[in-house]
Amino acid sequence: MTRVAIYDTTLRDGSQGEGVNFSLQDKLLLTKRLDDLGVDYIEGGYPLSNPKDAEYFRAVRDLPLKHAKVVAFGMTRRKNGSAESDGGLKALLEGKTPIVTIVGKTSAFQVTEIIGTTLEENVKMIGDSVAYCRGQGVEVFYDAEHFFDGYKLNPEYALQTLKAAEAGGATCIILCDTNGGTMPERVAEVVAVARRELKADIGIHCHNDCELAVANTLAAVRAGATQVQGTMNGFGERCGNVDLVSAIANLAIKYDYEVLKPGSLQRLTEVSRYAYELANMNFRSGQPFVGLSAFAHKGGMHTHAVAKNPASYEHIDPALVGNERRILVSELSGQSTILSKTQKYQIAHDKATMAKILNQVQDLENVGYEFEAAEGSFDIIVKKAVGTYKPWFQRLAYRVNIEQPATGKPITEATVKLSVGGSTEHTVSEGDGPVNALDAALRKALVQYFPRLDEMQLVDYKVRVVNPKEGTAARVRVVIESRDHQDVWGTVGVSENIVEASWLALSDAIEYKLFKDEEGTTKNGN
Ligand SMILES: CC(=O)SCCNC(=O)CCNC(=O)[C@H](O)C(C)(C)COP(=O)(O)OP(=O)(O)OC[C@H]1O[C@@H](n2cnc3c(N)ncnc32)[C@H](O)[C@@H]1OP(=O)(O)O
Ligand SMILES: CC(=O)C(=O)O
Repeated sequence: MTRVAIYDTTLRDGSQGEGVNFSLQDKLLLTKRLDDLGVDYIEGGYPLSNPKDAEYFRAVRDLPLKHAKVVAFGMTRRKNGSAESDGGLKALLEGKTPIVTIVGKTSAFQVTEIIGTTLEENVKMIGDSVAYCRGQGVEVFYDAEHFFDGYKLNPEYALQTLKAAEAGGATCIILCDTNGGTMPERVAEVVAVARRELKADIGIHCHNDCELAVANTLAAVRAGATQVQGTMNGFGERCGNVDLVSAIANLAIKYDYEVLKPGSLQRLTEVSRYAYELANMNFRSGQPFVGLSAFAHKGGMHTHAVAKNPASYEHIDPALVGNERRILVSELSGQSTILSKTQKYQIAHDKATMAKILNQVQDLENVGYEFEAAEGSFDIIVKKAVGTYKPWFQRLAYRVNIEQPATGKPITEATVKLSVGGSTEHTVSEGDGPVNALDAALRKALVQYFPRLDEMQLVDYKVRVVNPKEGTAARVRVVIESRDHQDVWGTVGVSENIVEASWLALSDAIEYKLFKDEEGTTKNGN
């Protein structure tokens, strides 16, 4: 089995993605988690770029890593200078990492038009910089920026730059599809040329501008690359880098390469979600392998088949990558959907019970409910249908006031009156808007009884008119997505009044969390 080394650049190239901003603490936490996963190299940042990245390289030395090598990233020396006196190379070496990655120009166009120097000087910049760092006792990887575009424009020159890096002592030369515009067969062809021309290891670094980064990465490995650079979930500039999660899963499962360490694949879903959490981004539901919908079945005919044999509509067993099968409930469901969906419950799975639940689902969907993205509310319906539901709290009343002063922002205040375990709780909270204020008042009343509600946060709120012909009297459907450390779950509420619809979805979200914790289950019953 051939080994492919995994080089994670989430903390450097990933953080160049719009909306991604890791704190120092986030960077250290992700480093630890990637090391646990068995990633071989972790590119921690660009020490010259900012004090946080420089500080990271100091702090990461105290992190007890088991396997991964931390790598600092920087560019070749500036034009017309010397490597010895170059501030960028100095900062790079001050990171005191066992390996540095140096990026250099490969494309003649980039050399003359962008950095404004001669082709000869650029070759010297590459050779000098690599040799200087090697001379300081560190291993050097060389990122050949714009390699595929440069090779198209002037293949001799592109190869000359790679050879300069090799002559300088680079142990791995990484071919970069920096603009993400190259097609897979071309990647394979050009990687094969580089493989023939060089002795050093070859790596691949793809961007996703044509949605081909995974295909290009796999093509490069098939053509001889033995290092794959990428980011968790494909975070990165423009359309992102190659998603390492998909690249790793395909390499290991579809092509049988040795990647990471034994047992790591099953942790891909967890690490992918952890990275989203640190980046403060929502999960991508349709993300292959690890997304919430990656193994979600909705059509009645599909769920019927999956119940008999999951291979009928799944390309792999979701457990291989730590994901779970989900059966979605909707008006397209038949009894087999309800049967599969309720397998985790200790209830009678006879036709009468299944029909009772299905009828409830269909009746509620008729008035505007949707359970496809609201598994939390579905859970509560099942409990109500089979008689195991017990309310955690009862609503006595709520009120929401919005006051718009003559100037400035509107002030929103919610008051909630609940009965909890025989006591009455009466709380008031302000919020950015009615739902936020209501959520805050509800939690304020409940958290003293159920402290684990502190772990839960509302991550998405969607509202949709369900009978638009009625104008402002139309019913609205509110779907709320909540999450805690382990799970993401949806709940739904429908009413003519948007605040009431929000209340229904919010209170289901809280009840679902309390039931889930009491039963010690995750959303899918594990
Ligand atoms: C493909 C990639 O992802 S490469 C990494 C890209 N990532 C980043 O740029 C994020 C971090 N970057 C930074 O913090 C800053 O750009 C720094 C610290 C590196 C440089 O900052 P500044 O000195 O202010 O330069 P600025 O960013 O405006 O311009 C880049 C400079 O680097 C030069 N340069 C670009 N690539 C190279 C290279 N491979 N080798 C040498 N010099 C280079 C440019 O010619 C330009 O210098 P000039 O103004 O003398 O022509
Ligand atoms: C090095 C790098 O990040 C690129 O060429 O895309």
